[in-house]
Amino acid sequence: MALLETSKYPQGSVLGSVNPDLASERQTASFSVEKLTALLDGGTEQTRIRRAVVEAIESDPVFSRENQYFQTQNERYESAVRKAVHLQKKMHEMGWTENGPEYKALAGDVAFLLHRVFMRSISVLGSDKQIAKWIPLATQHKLIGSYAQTELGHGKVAGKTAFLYDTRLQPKFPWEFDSKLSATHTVVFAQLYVHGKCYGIHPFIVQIRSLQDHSLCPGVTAGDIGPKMNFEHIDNGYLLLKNVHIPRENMLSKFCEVRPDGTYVRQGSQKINYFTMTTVRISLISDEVLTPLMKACTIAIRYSVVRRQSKLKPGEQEAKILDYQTQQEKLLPQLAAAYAFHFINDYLQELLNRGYIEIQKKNFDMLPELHALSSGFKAVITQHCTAGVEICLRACGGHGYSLLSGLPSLYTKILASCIYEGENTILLLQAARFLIKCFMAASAGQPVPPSVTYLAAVKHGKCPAKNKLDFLSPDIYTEAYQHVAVRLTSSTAEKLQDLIQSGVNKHDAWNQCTVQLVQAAKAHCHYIAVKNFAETVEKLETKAGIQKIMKHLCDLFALHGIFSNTGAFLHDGYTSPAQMDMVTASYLDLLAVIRKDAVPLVDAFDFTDKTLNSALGSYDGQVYQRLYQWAQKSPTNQMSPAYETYLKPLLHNTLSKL
Ligand SMILES: CCCCCCCCCCCCCCCC(=O)SCCNC(=O)CCNC(=O)[C@H](O)C(C)(C)COP(=O)(O)OP(=O)(O)OC[C@H]1O[C@@H](n2cnc3c(N)ncnc32)[C@H](O)[C@@H]1OP(=O)(O)O
Ligand SMILES: Cc1cc2nc3c(=O)[nH]c(=O)nc-3n(C[C@H](O)[C@H](O)[C@H](O)COP(=O)(O)OP(=O)(O)OC[C@H]3O[C@@H](n4cnc5c(N)ncnc54)[C@H](O)[C@@H]3O)c2cc1C
Repeated sequence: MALLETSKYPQGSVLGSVNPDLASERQTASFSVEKLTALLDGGTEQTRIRRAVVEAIESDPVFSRENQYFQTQNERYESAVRKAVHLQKKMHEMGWTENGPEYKALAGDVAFLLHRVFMRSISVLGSDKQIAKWIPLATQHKLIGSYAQTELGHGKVAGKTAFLYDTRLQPKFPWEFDSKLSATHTVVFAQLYVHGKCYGIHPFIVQIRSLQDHSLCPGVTAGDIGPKMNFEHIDNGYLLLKNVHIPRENMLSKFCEVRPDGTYVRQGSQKINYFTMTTVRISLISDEVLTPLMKACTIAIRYSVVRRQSKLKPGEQEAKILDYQTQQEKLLPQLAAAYAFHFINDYLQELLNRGYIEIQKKNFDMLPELHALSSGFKAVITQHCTAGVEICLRACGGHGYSLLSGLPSLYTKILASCIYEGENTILLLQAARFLIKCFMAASAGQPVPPSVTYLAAVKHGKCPAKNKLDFLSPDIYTEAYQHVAVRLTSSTAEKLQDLIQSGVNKHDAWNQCTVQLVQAAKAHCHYIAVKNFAETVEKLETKAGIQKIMKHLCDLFALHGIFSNTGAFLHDGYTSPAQMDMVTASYLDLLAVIRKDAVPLVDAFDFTDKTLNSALGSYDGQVYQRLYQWAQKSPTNQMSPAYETYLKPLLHNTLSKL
């Protein structure tokens, strides 16, 4: 680590002024940062509200993140609970609502994360009566909810847990947030049995602790699952239920119900019971996945214009590391991906809103498409963003590895998003299952949902690009992506059919195709993300230079995907090796163009220094003295008992021999 460099900047001498290396980057912005921020927020009024919330939260000492990096697991948990309880008070005072921007401002800091998923389950799967009973209690925190779905030996959906109508409940051992100490209630996903007949998975509200003294209810065993990679502030717990009785009314029954005489009634699709997962998979993208990538890009890009290493040309001063093409190639595609996924998130939210309106009217037609897109994109975005945060961390060298950079905790936290709410491979296979069905239907001339109509249009042409500039045409690259998605889906569907026709059992045949199915699902999502980005750019205003810079980012996102997956594009000759050289040339040209706006592009994310909580990423770029000052706070600077016990005897022993 190069902390000694702080000697160049006497402690505290320049904090408050902006590092000139960073200041100069802002003077040449080709667009209005403020207007881009408003675009990302969804309007100037939203920006104003978000900033007011951030200001109210950050000026309140209870929400301080100072010393966070030096806290123990118990201190983090206690602080997260304190913040969550205080937030409720503050929300009441300020008139903030559950779905407002305050959770974004506090991302990663408050307890009771799963309380929100508990509430979401009741809102989407509960009857009006259940909503009227439980939601006010939950909103006022008269109970604390959690979400119990995963089983110890089973990560899919409730394999062994069962509720037997009017009889007994079997044990469960899930991973669960907020349950060691906090949760009083949980939504359990379990098989429903009525008079010996299994009706599949259903959600049930189960009280696990007394509301009087917080002791565990009869038949309930719960505890903390032990240390984890991150989420120290959340008490993920295990839960065992044995012979637990719950009232019949506790089965969430907007769509399915057991009547007092044991008659089971269902409206529409049984799969609606999975709907909480669909909504949460989309809801978590913004705060849990995109925000960490945007923060990581902000930290790494600001640092990369402050950090100087080696000389680009002999005789010149040391270069900013962002001036190295390899550094640009690490960071700028991550920045482009952050924007691409921001826009696809808008698309998914809009799809979810539309789908939910229909579902409330008991029209379930959009459910399969919603499931496929939410699953596929949850997997693709979490995977991409996790890799992106790691790239940002490594791009900051040794200082990136310090917790004080903010990057390691962003990484260990975002990594969990590849696993929770459905492990990514499982989700990609769910998306692929939908793709194969739709491909078959489209091939038979049947109608398919809008996002997959392109599967019917199998074209066997060639990429028409003649020179590198042609690859800056959205039509050219979107079509290339579409071609790859269709090819991977159609060839895998053919392989599947061939295997089945040759006598292979259909489950074995499916397993023998899963690697290619995963590729097809990824290609499908990548195609939609590129198409959506290009369409969004098309609709942007040309003013304030925003459309131009967004177009560059869209081109970069698309060409980076081709550049990094050349095999998929070359495979059947749709794109030629000469055209791949054109892609490479355009891609590298774009890096140099976007580099000029890299700092304004991350400034537009509009994170405050307190939100970033990074010694490397602050707005003023005073990296070294902040690192030095923050390091002083480390409790490890106190003399350790290890000195008296081990080092002193060792050193004294050495001394006597000198
Ligand atoms: C709330 C607001 C704030 C939000 C922001 C809060 C912050 C939040 C922060 C992070 C918080 C982390 C919180 C972690 C919380 C957990 O991790 S909770 C545990 C989550 N667990 C999972 O997601 C499990 C993942 N696994 C699965 O979903 C199931 O294994 C699978 C993949 C659906 C398979 O189940 P299965 O019944 O064996 O499925 P399978 O036979 O493959 O499919 C059955 C049919 O159901 C359909 N299907 C499956 N799933 C669905 C679905 N969801 N919809 C529709 N149809 C479906 C299939 O398409 C298939 O249809 P057909 O092709 O037969 O027509
Ligand atoms: C931070 C965190 C918080 C969580 N919070 C909660 C919570 O609040 N409530 C809750 O209920 N759960 C929670 N979970 C659990 C989480 O939902 C599960 O871990 C997740 O769904 C994956 O299931 P699993 O762990 O059983 O993995 P497994 O399903 O055992 O997966 C292990 C490996 O096997 C592979 N695999 C499994 N099945 C297949 C298949 N059919 N085909 C191909 N490959 C397969 C997977 O791809 C993976 O590589 C949490 C997890 C984490 C990390």
